[in-house]
Amino acid sequence: MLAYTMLQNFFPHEITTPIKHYSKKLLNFFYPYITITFPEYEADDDFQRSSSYASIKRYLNTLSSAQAKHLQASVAPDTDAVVLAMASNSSEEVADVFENIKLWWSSGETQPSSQTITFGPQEADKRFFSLTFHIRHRAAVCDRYLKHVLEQGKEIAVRERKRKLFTNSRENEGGGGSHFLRRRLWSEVVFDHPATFQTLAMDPEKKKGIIDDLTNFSESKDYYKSVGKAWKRGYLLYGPPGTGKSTMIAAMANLLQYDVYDLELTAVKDNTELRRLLIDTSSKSIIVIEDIDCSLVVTGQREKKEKDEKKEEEEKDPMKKMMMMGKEKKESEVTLSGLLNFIDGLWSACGGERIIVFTTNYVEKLDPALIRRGRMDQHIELSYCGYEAFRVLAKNYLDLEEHDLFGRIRELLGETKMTPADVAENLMPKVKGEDKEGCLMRLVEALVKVEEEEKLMAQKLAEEEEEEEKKKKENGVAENEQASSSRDGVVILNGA
Ligand SMILES: Nc1ncnc2c1ncn2[C@@H]1O[C@H](COP(=O)(O)OP(=O)(O)OP(=O)(O)O)[C@@H](O)[C@H]1O
Repeated sequence: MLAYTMLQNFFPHEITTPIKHYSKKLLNFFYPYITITFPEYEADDDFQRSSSYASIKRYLNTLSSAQAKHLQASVAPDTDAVVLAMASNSSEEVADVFENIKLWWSSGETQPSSQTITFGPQEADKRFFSLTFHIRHRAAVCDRYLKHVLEQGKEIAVRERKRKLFTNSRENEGGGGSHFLRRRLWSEVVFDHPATFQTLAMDPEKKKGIIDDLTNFSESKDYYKSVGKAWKRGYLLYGPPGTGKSTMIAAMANLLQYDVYDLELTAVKDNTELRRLLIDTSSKSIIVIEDIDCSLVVTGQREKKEKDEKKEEEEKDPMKKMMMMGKEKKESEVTLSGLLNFIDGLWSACGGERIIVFTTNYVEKLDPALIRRGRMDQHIELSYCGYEAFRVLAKNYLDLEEHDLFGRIRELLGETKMTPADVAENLMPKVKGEDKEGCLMRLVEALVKVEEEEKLMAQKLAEEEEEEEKKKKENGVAENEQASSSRDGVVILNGA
């Protein structure tokens, strides 16, 4: 230090510069390492936690729990998991290897200064991570390693967080009174649905196709970018009630680790609010509109016309008009074009990595524009329980893979229409300890009953058709007779 001060004060610049240069080289020769520091708070904002610090912390947790001797334990927010991290004042190092480059991480705390008055977090709270590596790896570390650490840290955050289920509703409109507060558009709860593709009962080939499609989507960020397409995908799930549409959405969310936004379209005031709701969703999410056929004017012009006619009729009657006035105000003004914009307008591209799912029991009611390919990329039909789907349910509910009754059940399932929900209900033990055969027998009996009902129904339909046919014939004969009698009449008249 003395030599350095003397050098600065007593020697001219022409001499000090080369001396400094060579002494630096000498220092590098004995200590050829670089250290980068990552503080917990942004350099220019004492209140703003640095997102890179958080990502590094997550990335280092695995290394620290395997290597460090001094660890700090905490419970991650939103989860019950205990997280072990490197103790910040232990001056311990954990090593990492990347592309055969060895690097060392350590953590530290800035010591508080007794003379400084701080308004942000106390200096003692100012923690940091330090990364040390050989000078010759500078480019590799700065260009690739740091990017790798930050990306991995973010991925761990997504994997570890508790996923949320968001819902919108009209009640959110109040926003807690003050108009200065930003109105909350979505209410949230922790999403904890146990459904997975493994427990979803459907044809295995079809299931594999859907899983591949979803996985491929979630890994195709670069592909979507290269073809200039927004990173989103639409799925239309259709089929009778109880065939597993909602269950499949939960399985999708669990597979991809996405949040779910359950959009109640009838509670959305207008297209502007719909757009705001969309902007307020995060990436890595599934936006669901269930029973879309019941939601809107998405059923095409036919229903709109019917509605207009009804409205006209009601307006003629003053009593009905008064009753409708209060009701009308609450009716959603979202239009089909607003919804189309929601799916593939400019705003829909913001954020990226989103899946939009529509479910319906009546696919034929939907406006073709809404479900054309490109908007709803995959149309998935969920149907009545087949034998393969039954095997999944038998495994789920009874832990059975084979049984003598399976043959009979296969036969009956081929002849009847029973939803997976009904099959599951029959398979579920009704009293604790009920034997598996008893549950299978209950299903057989239920299937036989459905088969009989279906036969009766078919018979009734056939009889009705026969009756109709008979009536038509009788009417035809009567009309013919009438026509011929009127022709006779003409002949007579002509004759006259
Ligand atoms: N394919 C399936 N695989 C596993 N379980 C199913 C399946 N289908 C239905 N279930 C069971 O039946 C219940 C109802 O199913 P779900 O709500 O998914 O049907 P849905 O098609 O969405 O019905 P809706 O059209 O009435 O909303 C679920 O809780 C689930 O346990």
